[in-house]
Amino acid sequence: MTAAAAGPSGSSGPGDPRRDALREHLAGARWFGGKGRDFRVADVVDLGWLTPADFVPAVRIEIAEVRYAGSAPDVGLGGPDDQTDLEAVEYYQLLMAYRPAGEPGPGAGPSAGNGSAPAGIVTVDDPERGRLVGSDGVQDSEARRVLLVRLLGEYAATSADGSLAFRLRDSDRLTADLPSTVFGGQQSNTSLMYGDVAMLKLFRRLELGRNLDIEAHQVLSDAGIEDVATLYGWLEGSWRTAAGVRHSADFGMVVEKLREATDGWELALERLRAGADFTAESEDLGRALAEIHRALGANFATDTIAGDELADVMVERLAVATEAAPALAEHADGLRRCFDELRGRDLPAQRVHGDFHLAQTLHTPTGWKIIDFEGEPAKTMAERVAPDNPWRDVAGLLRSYEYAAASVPGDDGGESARAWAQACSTAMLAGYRRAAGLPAEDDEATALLRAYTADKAVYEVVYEVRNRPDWVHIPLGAVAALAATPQSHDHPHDRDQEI
Ligand SMILES: Nc1ncnc2c1ncn2[C@@H]1O[C@H](COP(=O)(O)OP(=O)(O)O)[C@@H](O)[C@H]1O
Ligand SMILES: O=P(O)(O)O[C@H]1O[C@H](CO)[C@@H](O[C@H]2O[C@H](CO)[C@@H](O)[C@H](O)[C@H]2O)[C@H](O)[C@H]1O
Repeated sequence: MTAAAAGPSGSSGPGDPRRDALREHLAGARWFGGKGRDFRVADVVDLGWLTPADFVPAVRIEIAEVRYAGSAPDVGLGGPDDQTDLEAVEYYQLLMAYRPAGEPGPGAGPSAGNGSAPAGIVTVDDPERGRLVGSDGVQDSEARRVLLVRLLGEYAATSADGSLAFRLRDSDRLTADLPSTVFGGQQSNTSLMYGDVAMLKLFRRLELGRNLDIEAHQVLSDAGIEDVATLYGWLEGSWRTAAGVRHSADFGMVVEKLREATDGWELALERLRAGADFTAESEDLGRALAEIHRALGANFATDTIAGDELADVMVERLAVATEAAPALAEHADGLRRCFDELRGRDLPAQRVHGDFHLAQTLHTPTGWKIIDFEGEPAKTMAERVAPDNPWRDVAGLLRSYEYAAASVPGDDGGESARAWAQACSTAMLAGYRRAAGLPAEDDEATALLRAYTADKAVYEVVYEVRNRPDWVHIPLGAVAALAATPQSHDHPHDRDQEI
């Protein structure tokens, strides 16, 4: 069933059938982040047809403006530093494939998505094309092919309220006849696979400004770093909202499809369960991270963070986290001592990964590939682009090894799993230090690592309380151990105290 026809731009009043139909579509979509919340589709903007007037299906990208109950009017989300209204307003990307009303859809044959015919979602009247029924273009192989062809042609589309441009960076392996499928694994966006060659990730909830993952992949690909998928291109666009505010965003990223890739977290668990060694891979992962850090440091802004300020931020985060997870309270003094070790130091800061753990890595026959350089989703864009100290990422990985050990305790009370995690951590740190040109030991790094690890474990306690309460004992165990660890007496802050 499709909704009744609306005007070509869809910008009619409340109770508009097209918006209501899109609301229903969003509410049922796996990638929609507002499930369970009271929301409406306040506007729909298209970025221009990607197909000529006589081509079926007619394909275009549309943006659904989602507003949650009680939200403030859109007064100017100007860019990455101006997203304070994001709680209230979100923009979702839709790939739409339209066919003349009354004509059969793509059917379940070779032109359909992964086997089934996409259902009609909306009906629109187009001045040139007449009455059209629109369905989810992701499920339509013709629509997916249109994206590939337009990428290869570096196409630019425009509409009354928006525009979309395809940027091609590296086309050596791309051809228009590559068959496409929709990635079936867990994810918060939608990835399209083109043969064994490329992956186009369509960002669903749009973030205003440049996408950090594209930005990082561009720099790392340019620097010849082999520990990430090569960037082939991207889709960028802009649009004007009903309130007259102009926004721009990246809509998709095209990268090399990594073949025979195994999720680093799954691989680690598999090795642990088999009692098998993972130190060689861990050492190489440390090397890969150091090389990535070097390239990010050389190509993005750098800074110096005052350790006192960072410690204050971590203490504040702990206070907020304790409201959500009161079990943290009894460890507060010990955790604050970990954070205090940052005081009196100046920390070099640069672009980092920001949300690094084993599931952000893929192991391939040609080695590690690191994905998702977007930082922690819960942070604001300003926080995610702000330079940070690289030990944050190293700490994230150390936590992952501990998580692996805690989730596969074995039958000896977890003793061998902990030894396995310790061996992996030592190997990873050795690989990291060697590739980064750091000494095998240094007190400052140890202190930073402890503070960042404690900060991450606090974050994880809240994450688990909210998402996987059965797992909360894992980060809480780490918090208790870190809070009980005797602190170093040899750092500038302590020396100041003695004087
Ligand atoms: N370049 C790639 N080639 C093949 N598979 C990939 C590639 N990048 C990511 N993947 C797979 O896609 C999954 C989801 O990717 P991710 O970037 O985490 O998606 P999302 O941000 O939408 O949640 C990853 O766990 C991995 O299995
Ligand atoms: O989904 P994201 O990649 O943004 O990360 C979130 O979910 C992760 C779990 O999927 C969570 O990671 C934590 O659990 C992992 C094991 O499942 C472990 O390897 C990580 O070290 C641990 O932090 C992550 O914290 C959260 O932001």
